[in-house]
Parts: sequence; structure tokens; C-alpha cells
Amino acid sequence: MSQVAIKICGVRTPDAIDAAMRGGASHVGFVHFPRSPRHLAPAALADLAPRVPEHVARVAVLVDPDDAIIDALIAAGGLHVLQLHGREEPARVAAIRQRTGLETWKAIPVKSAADLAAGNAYAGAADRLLFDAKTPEGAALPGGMGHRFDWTLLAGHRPPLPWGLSGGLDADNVAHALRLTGAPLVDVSSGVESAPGIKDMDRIAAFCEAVSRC
Ligand SMILES: O=C(O)c1ccccc1N[C@@H]1O[C@H](COP(=O)(O)O)[C@@H](O)[C@H]1O
Repeated sequence: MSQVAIKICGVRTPDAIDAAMRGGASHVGFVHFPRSPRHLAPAALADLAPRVPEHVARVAVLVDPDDAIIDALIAAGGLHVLQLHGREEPARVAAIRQRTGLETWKAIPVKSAADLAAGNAYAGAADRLLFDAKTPEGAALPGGMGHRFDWTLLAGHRPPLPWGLSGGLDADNVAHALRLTGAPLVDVSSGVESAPGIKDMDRIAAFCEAVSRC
């Protein structure tokens, strides 16, 4: 049985949550970013969140959020984790973590080895780093586009805080990614979809199955 934690991100429907639960996901992610096809407003989050069992972490994915939207989402979703996916500096991450008392993750966009070091500045500010592929300059989204980076960059890298891997993972490549990186947590969104924002239950099952075999 795999010890690797699984986050299924960008869920928008009860059946996607149920599929993540059947697959043994430890985290489900709700995106609040109006440009995203996975965007959920607080009211929609409030409808969906109770579907997630208590032992599974509810993660809000946010891009440079202000305090008001963080508070609205926490009130709506009974959140456990905030995933900051924008250009939040360490001081802002630390302030959000301190003010909310929630586990706080910082996404680190990676294209080259030099990008990995950017994560070190978040030691003491964030609870976890999420190494994600850097999306192209001018892209509509800072994540959730199915891009991957060169996973061999992470071989031998020892981040100073817990971490996870995301960006372009799917059922066909996640075992390879885990072999190369040894990631303790994998995060997937577009790789378990049939179209942007449309989760595919069979792909969620196949992804979780592939991780559980590792
Ligand atoms: O999924 C989105 O629409 C999104 C929007 C804004 C910030 C992050 C977003 N998604 C996150 O991107 C990574 C990788 O996703 P993928 O598997 O490559 O599609 C993941 O952490 C999503 O939560």
C-alpha cells in the first residue's frame, strides 16, 4: 500500500468528490480563481464542502488572495489548507498562515534547477511547498494547465519543509514521476479531466490506482 498522499484538485461536483474518496485521496482541492474553468465562488463551495468526509483535507487554491476572500472561503468551506498559487512573498504567506491558523502551502513554479531554490525562502512561512510547472508567460492560469517540468530536477533535492509534486501528472506518468522524485504527495487536476474543468471519474480512479501501486 502506497504512503503517497493524493490531492485531487479542481473538483466542482459531488461525483468528483465521491470518486476521489473511493480512490483514497487524502486532500481535495477547490479552486477560487475567476479565470479558471474550475472556479468556485464561496456559495458553491458551501454547497459542495459537506460532501467531503472529515478525515479528508479540504484545500482552497487561491492566487494572490486578499484577506476578505480568504475569510469568505473559510466560512463557506470549513477549510483545512490554503494553497497559495500566485506571487505571494514569504512575509505574506506567513501573515496568512498566522491570521487564519490554517495549514498553508506555497506553490513554487519550476522550469529550471534555479527555480527550486526559491522554495527555501518559505521555510518558517509555509507548511508545505508544492513544486508545479511554470506556465508560459502570459498564460491564462498559473496552474491547472497540464504542463510538467523536468522531474529529474527534484532527484536529490532536499527542500527544507514538507513538499508535494504537481503539474501535468496523470495515471500514465505518475509512477514514473514518483520514481524520479520520491514525492510524498502528488496533486492532479487536468490529468483527471475529459475537458478543462470536467472531472472524469474513470481517470480519477486510474490515477489513484496508479499511485496506490507505487
Ligand atoms: O486548476 C486551476 O484552474 C488553477 C488555477 C489557478 C491556480 C492553480 C490552479 N491549479 C493547480 O495547478 C496545479 C497543477 O495542475 P495540473 O494537474 O497540471 O492541471 C495543481 O496544484 C492545481 O491545483
